[in-house]
Amino acid sequence: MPGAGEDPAPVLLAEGLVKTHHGEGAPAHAVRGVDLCVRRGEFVAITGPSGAGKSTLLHLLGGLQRPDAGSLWLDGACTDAYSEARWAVERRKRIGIVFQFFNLVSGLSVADNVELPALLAGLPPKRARAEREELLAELGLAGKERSMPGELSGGEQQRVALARALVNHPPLLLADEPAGSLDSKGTREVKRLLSRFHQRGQTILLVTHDARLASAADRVISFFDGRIADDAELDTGTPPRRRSGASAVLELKD
Ligand SMILES: Nc1ncnc2c1ncn2[C@@H]1O[C@H](COP(=O)(O)OP(=O)(O)OP(=O)(O)O)[C@@H](O)[C@H]1O
Repeated sequence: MPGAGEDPAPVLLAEGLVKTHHGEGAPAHAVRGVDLCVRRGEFVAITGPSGAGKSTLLHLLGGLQRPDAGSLWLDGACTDAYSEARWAVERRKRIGIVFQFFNLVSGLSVADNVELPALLAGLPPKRARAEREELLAELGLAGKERSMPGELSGGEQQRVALARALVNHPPLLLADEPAGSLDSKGTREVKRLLSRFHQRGQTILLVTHDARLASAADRVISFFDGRIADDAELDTGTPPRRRSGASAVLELKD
């Protein structure tokens, strides 16, 4: 544990991340060299115009895509040599992800959707059930356990997705436009829930172009043309916290 005045440990540390997509047309230079340090307990929002590369960055940070260059540390461990299988295991333990379109398994009930990652992580069925019950109750979904995702509203489906993302108590929650397909009531609800989990210590990295949602974060990064254009803490108004990747790496090696 850090002492008084010390920065908490980095949950995520990226150094020089680069990603170019090669589609049908010209290559898209989505991420052009990103250094980023997210510390335990932070709530970071990444905002920027459409096509800026926000989702690509989030995919790199969650190991859903591989960078062309650069390094990524997750919870103090370098991920550069991880295989797909190793990433799947690490992600299950360390990263919860929510997406714009929920990505629930349509053929599984609400209860099974939430319990599945816990069971895959090796939790005994009784514990998985207990975790699921607690989360669904907390998210106002008690009584919906047997429903199928298609029988729920968008807002309810996103709450199920949030429960699924948090069931293994991951150190990091990644959210990619989590209110992008919801109305303003659903957006307020997602904002309230993210704030609540953050207040309890959950580290969150949110990608959104919705300023209302971004205002829940305590640090906002403006992303433009594949690069970090600005990085500021909202409450304190302190100057950009663009910590050099190298200094944080040295901290990790301490
Ligand atoms: N799989 C892909 N194949 C080819 N090009 C891609 C792919 N994914 C993203 N791109 C391109 O990379 C660039 C960045 O896209 P990305 O989705 O990361 O941006 P974004 O900021 O998240 O945009 P939005 O807010 O619209 O979702 C865009 O030019 C996009 O067309």
